[in-house]
Amino acid sequence: MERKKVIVSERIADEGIELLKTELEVDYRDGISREELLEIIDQYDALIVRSVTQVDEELIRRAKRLKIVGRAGNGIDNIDVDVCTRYGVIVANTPDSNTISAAEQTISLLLSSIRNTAWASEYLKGGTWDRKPFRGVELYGKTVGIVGLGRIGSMVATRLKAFNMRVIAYDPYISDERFTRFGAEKMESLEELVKEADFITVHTPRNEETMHMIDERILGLAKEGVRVVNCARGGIIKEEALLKGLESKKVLSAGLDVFEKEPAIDNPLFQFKSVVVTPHLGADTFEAQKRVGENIAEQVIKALKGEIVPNLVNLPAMLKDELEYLKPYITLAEKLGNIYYQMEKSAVSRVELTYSGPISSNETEILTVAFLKGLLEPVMGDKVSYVNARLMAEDRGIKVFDHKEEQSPKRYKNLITARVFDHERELAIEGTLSRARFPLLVEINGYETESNLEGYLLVVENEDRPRVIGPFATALGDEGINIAGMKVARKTKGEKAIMIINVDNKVEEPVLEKLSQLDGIVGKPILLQL
Ligand SMILES: NC(=O)c1ccc[n+]([C@@H]2O[C@H](COP(=O)([O-])OP(=O)(O)OC[C@H]3O[C@@H](n4cnc5c(N)ncnc54)[C@H](O)[C@@H]3O)[C@@H](O)[C@H]2O)c1
Ligand SMILES: O=C(O)[C@H](O)COP(=O)(O)O
Repeated sequence: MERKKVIVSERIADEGIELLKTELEVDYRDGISREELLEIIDQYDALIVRSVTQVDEELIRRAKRLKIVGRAGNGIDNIDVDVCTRYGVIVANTPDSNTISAAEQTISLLLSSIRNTAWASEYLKGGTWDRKPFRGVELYGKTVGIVGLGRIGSMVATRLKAFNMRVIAYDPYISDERFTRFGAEKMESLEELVKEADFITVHTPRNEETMHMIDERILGLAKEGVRVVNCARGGIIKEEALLKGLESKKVLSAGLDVFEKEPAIDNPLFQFKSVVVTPHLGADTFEAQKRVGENIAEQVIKALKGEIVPNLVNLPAMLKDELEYLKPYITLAEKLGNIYYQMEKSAVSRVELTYSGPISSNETEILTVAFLKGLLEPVMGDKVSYVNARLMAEDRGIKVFDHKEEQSPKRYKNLITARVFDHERELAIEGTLSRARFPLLVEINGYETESNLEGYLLVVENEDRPRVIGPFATALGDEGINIAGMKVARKTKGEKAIMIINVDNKVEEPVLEKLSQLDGIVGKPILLQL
């Protein structure tokens, strides 16, 4: 079989490239121009980028085969995630792989800027031994204000506690417990934080809300001689405001790894000796890049095999353990979804999903999108993916409702119940996992069963009387079709009944037609492929 193709448009660790090569054809084009990438992107199933490649609508529109954009790193502000979602392209990143390096770089920038390390080094290498201009300040006993107490902000907090600093933080989106856990005093506003902080370090994502959040007004409220660090994203501290602050000596030093415009060359902030700059090196350690490269390679390989990957940006975030637990239920939901259009040929107007039992305490949105993906696949093929299944359902006018129940209403511990409506009728199906954790159909339109949702499944309606089931099974055998499993069910004795038969091979149309003529068989048997 032809191998799937990935293009890597920026430098990632060799370990990542080697891992990719075990399963994929890899085109490693570090620094490829935008024009060339636009030209050839339609040949690839996956694209791996860092923070430079702009993944926008123009690129995605041309990327006809693209299934996944892998961000070898954390920030995704160079990727238009909404566009990717609309086109069904998965976006995955590696948010935990470079956080330690970014936190350490923050501390490094803080220390080197307040101790004039870079400036003194330059001076001494220039041939002058002089100690007077470089007197710095200590961290000990001072107050650091952390804006954004997420992954990196919290690591910075715990590390600075070891310097005997008072740590205060502003992050309106996290619980009080998180402040306590990381030994940070909670500030109710950014204004409150800057008034108290001797040093300010920012660790938020860059978005509309945070761009220029530290501007002239906020710096105006800060202590005289405040010192700042930005190892998150350029522009969170407005560069123009910082420039003015440095000129007026309101701000005494800055450590900057990121800039409003990158690559940053001739940035006016470079003129200040008290400003230490690095060219976006926060994630650039051997350890972080190895982790990032291997992690993104693993995710891309998985995604191209149709598996769910842990750090999907355009799906709800899940913990690794939660994802592992939910995986077989994701398969179950997808297979249940897959049944409708194989049985009915009329458009769906509404889907109602119920998750009961302990699964309901998890992030069940992934189960809903898996069901919708399975539902739409027979009609939309591989245009539908986990990331756009909800959008596609909406586009087709399907109303989706899902809800959770703590207790399963049946003897099965966990249950997924689906009701799919067209304008007149409904298909009701229910599934769970077998002991071996394989998908099991346990009810269909009120008929109870226990049938493996795997391979070929024949659904046959019949009259509930003797000499119907036996001849049907014999007829299947006469056609060379082996029965792997069979369940019969009825609601009321003597009325209509149902056979659900797992068969080892495909039953062709003429055979289905022939089977429908057998005595006691109602309508044409339906073959499901799952
Ligand atoms: N310099 C580098 O090389 C480098 C490396 C890794 C990450 N980063 C950047 O570091 C930043 C932080 O990354 P992370 O992994 O810690 O992210 P994260 O998502 O774990 O944490 C961000 C925190 O910011 C908070 N936040 C969001 N908006 C806020 C606001 N308006 N005010 C205050 N807090 C707000 C969130 O609640 C969250 O707790 C990101 O911008 C990321 O791109 C840079
Ligand atoms: O967001 C990130 O992961 C960092 O900013 C690193 O970006 P990079 O991969 O371009 O070094």
